[in-house]
Amino acid sequence: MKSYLVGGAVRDRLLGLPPGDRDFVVVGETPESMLAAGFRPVGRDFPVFLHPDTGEEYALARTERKSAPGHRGFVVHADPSVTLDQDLARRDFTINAIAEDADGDVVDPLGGVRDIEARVLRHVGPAFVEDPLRVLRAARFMARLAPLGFEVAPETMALMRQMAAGGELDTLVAERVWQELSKALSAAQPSAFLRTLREADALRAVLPEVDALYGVPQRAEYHPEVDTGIHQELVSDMAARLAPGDTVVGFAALTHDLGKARTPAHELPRHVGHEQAGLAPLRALCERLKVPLEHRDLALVACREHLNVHRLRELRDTTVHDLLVRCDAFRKPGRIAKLALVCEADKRGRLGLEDEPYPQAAQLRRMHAAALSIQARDLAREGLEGPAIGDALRKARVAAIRAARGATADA
Ligand SMILES: Nc1ccn([C@@H]2O[C@H](COP(=O)(O)OP(=O)(O)OP(=O)(O)O)[C@@H](O)[C@H]2O)c(=O)n1
Repeated sequence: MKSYLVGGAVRDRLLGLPPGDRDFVVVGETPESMLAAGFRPVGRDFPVFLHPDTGEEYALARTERKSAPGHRGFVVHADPSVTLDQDLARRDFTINAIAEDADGDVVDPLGGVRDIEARVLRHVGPAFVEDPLRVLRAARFMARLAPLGFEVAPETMALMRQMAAGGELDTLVAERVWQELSKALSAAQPSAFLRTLREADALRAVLPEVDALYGVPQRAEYHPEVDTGIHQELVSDMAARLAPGDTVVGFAALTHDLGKARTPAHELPRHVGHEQAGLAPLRALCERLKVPLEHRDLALVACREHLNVHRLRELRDTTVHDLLVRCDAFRKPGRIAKLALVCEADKRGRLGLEDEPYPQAAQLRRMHAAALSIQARDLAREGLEGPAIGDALRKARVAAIRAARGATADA
């Protein structure tokens, strides 16, 4: 069987990045011969099989044609006559269209190696426009590759703009948009995802709530970057730095200020009440993209509470306790550490203030740990019952928060 390693694994090896999943393309085979060789079929739409031992994906070489607009109507043609070059030519970017044979020899008919060296993300051919998801893929590859010096080729950007203008992105299903967004959030520079989509005039189609923040001014004495859209970019990149790969933190960081787009013009550049105003657009975004619950819940908490965490030192002990309860921090203990990271990213995601200390993060974790160490069952052991347990629990937790306030060591 003639098979080649293709796609991300070859690209990442050539870039010196840690390789992800390995995908193979197979030439000269049929579904029947794959099954006879012990491969297991996956999916219905594409002729893809799993290796019996390694579980890695082996796809029959194929060509694709579109018969309908949007992300539908792919006509897949995969018979044994389809060549490796034909398969590579149906792919999205030249850097993703490099193959490697079993001896490690590179097959690169489309100049992918040259583009890797020149740090260019370039589409393979005119069929690029047939799949609107590729606009989002370009943006998420940039979130990963911009720090290495990559730029989108001008002719590719022109096609992306054309696809966005044609309304093609409206046809994408929620799961695919979320998948690309979450991959961008787990990359080193999520801001490059936003910037690339904006340049293609595509951000407002997929993330209108996020797009709405560009051009909204903030007070320059607190926010030297002024533009709220730039602030959300800086916060997203800071979250990726503080919590690499954590898309729960990353999503909350991206969306914590959505309410600032709703501030009436006569109140600008102040944004009184933006924490509450942000909840409705955030809920709408989460519903539309079917954002996973853990991501949604932390984002809602961060949107509502980020100002409270910033002024933690001024809050009364009972108020901190109530904040922890509102965050469901006693049933979901991991949430507070993530909230602290989002708030730190918010404060340090400001132009020129990236290295500001943020002692509130450690203080919040310490207070939470102290309050969490007191459990209802301990009070029950002391003979308390019914509502008395609730009162005593609150009192003891407030006292623990007070004691932790003064402590210096991070819990
Ligand atoms: N809309 C798409 C999706 C995928 N591909 C091709 O299929 C390969 C595998 O796709 P995927 O696993 O989604 O991406 P990778 O490039 O492997 O990147 P990563 O693993 O980092 O997501 C890509 O490299 C590309 O050649 C494509 O041309 N067009």
